[in-house]
Amino acid sequence: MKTVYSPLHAGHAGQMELVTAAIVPGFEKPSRAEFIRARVESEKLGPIIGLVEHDLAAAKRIHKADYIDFLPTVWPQWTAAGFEGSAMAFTWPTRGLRGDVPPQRIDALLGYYSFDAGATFVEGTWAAIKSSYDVSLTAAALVKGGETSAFALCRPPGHHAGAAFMGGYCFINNAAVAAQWFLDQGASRVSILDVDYHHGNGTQEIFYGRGDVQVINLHGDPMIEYPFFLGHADERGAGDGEGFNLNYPMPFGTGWEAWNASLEDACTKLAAYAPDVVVVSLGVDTFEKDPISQFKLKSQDYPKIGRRIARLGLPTLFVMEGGYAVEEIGINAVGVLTGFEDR
Ligand SMILES: NCCCNCCCCCS
Ligand SMILES: [Zn+2]
Repeated sequence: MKTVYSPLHAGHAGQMELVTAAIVPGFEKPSRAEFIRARVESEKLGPIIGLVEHDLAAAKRIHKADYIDFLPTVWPQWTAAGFEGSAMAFTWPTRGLRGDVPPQRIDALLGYYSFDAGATFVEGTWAAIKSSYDVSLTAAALVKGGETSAFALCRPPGHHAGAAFMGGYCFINNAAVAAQWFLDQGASRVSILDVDYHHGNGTQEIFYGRGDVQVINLHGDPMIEYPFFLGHADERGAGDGEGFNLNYPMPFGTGWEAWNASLEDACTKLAAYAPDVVVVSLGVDTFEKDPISQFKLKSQDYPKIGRRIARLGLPTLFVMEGGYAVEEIGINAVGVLTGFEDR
């Protein structure tokens, strides 16, 4: 399996994030991608290739243009305003407030275009976002070109980014961009299987009204886990999308047996949808030692996930999402990929 990777991710470093009652160094750090890349090499998964640059047209197929055009302006506006530290929102236009954009205040604009304080910028963040987007499209082209599978080693991740909002370390929804690109290249149906611990609220929001992209999420129950405000089992899609959004919320402490039962049902529903291609939002924060998550999967479980997905017998694009146990992220993420290849 080929991996697409860019060193440009490393410019997104040192950003702070707001967690419950504290501002802390971001968990979404450069070493995550480096541990994964090292494991791709040590496991001899296959060639590691660089990105092909794209314009932002494919991003604007699923994100609002004004949102995408805002992203590269954040750091220049933040510094021009004389602000220090990470560019971070602290005020959001919630219920009962106006939804129009305050053009002069970068701190207000950040709130307008985000759902939490978890997508923060430093000087190199935009270059990293753009490289992650290019990595996803470059890997998608490998699958379109006939590869059974490919691995988009994306950083920053994307599944919490919606049509016009960032959050949860996510800015451009790399998996959603790839899914739309496959459709624009002639696919009729695409399934996105999101195995990250956190519900891919952004991906769901983007495709909720559509029947040409099936969105399946296995995740921590939003009644008790971030991102809280989307991801319940009764969210099944709307309009043309009715029945094409499937959520499998699970409780704290979920281990392999229960998690795999959800995966099995999800794969049955995916096979019934009969997509032309599968995009896997590959988060491995389901791991028992993940610092911000509450599932109990073990490293030996990840190859089983890959093997099950391979049994679908469909072209598959793996897009890296979350996973914050940095020492083991490579073992677990690449474990899915070697399992997919049944090695
Ligand atoms: N205390 C939980 C804070 C969650 N902060 C954002 C997590 C984003 C995960 C992306 S996969
Ligand atoms: Zn996650």
